[in-house]
Amino acid sequence: MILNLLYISISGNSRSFAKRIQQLSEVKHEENSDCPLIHIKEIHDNVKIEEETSPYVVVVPTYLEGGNGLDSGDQEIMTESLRDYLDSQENHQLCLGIIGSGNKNFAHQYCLTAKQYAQQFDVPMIADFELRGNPKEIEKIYTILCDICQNYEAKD
Ligand SMILES: Cc1cc2nc3c(=O)[nH]c(=O)nc-3n(C[C@H](O)[C@H](O)[C@H](O)COP(=O)(O)O)c2cc1C
Repeated sequence: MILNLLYISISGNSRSFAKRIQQLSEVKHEENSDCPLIHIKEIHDNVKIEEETSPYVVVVPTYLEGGNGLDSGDQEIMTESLRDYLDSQENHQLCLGIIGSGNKNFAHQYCLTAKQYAQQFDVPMIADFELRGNPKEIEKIYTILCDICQNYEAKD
């Protein structure tokens, strides 16, 4: 199976994660063709919104203005084009999961945007990683994506 991974990246961390998990998927797929290949697609302000026709997962970092992640409001900044993309053309219906990139120094706001996407689009949050993600996190998240693909194919 091919699983698409859509991401947005402001400072390069999510892009680096996406490229490395794609590379890992190529190695794993070569060893065992049951392992899914990950195809990546970057979303940014100038990307034309297309209708997604294959299942995919999303990687979103958190950038917020104001608030504390608990009881005072917070405003998503810089990543809104990905939210708009999911919101358009019923795109979120083929989204199988949200992965957050964040920084644990932000405490309660850690990966808050990923949590908010999961809630808004009624899609599970399947993983999180700090900054670019280390090799162990990438391996672990690839295993999660393998399980998701297996479940998806079993349902079909
Ligand atoms: C201005 C600013 C605000 C941020 N706010 C948060 C936050 O509220 N929660 C969080 O988990 N990470 C926060 N981060 C960390 C980023 O989400 C993290 O560095 C992420 O890996 C960036 O991904 P990117 O390089 O793909 O854009 C913030 C970073 C910056 C520069």
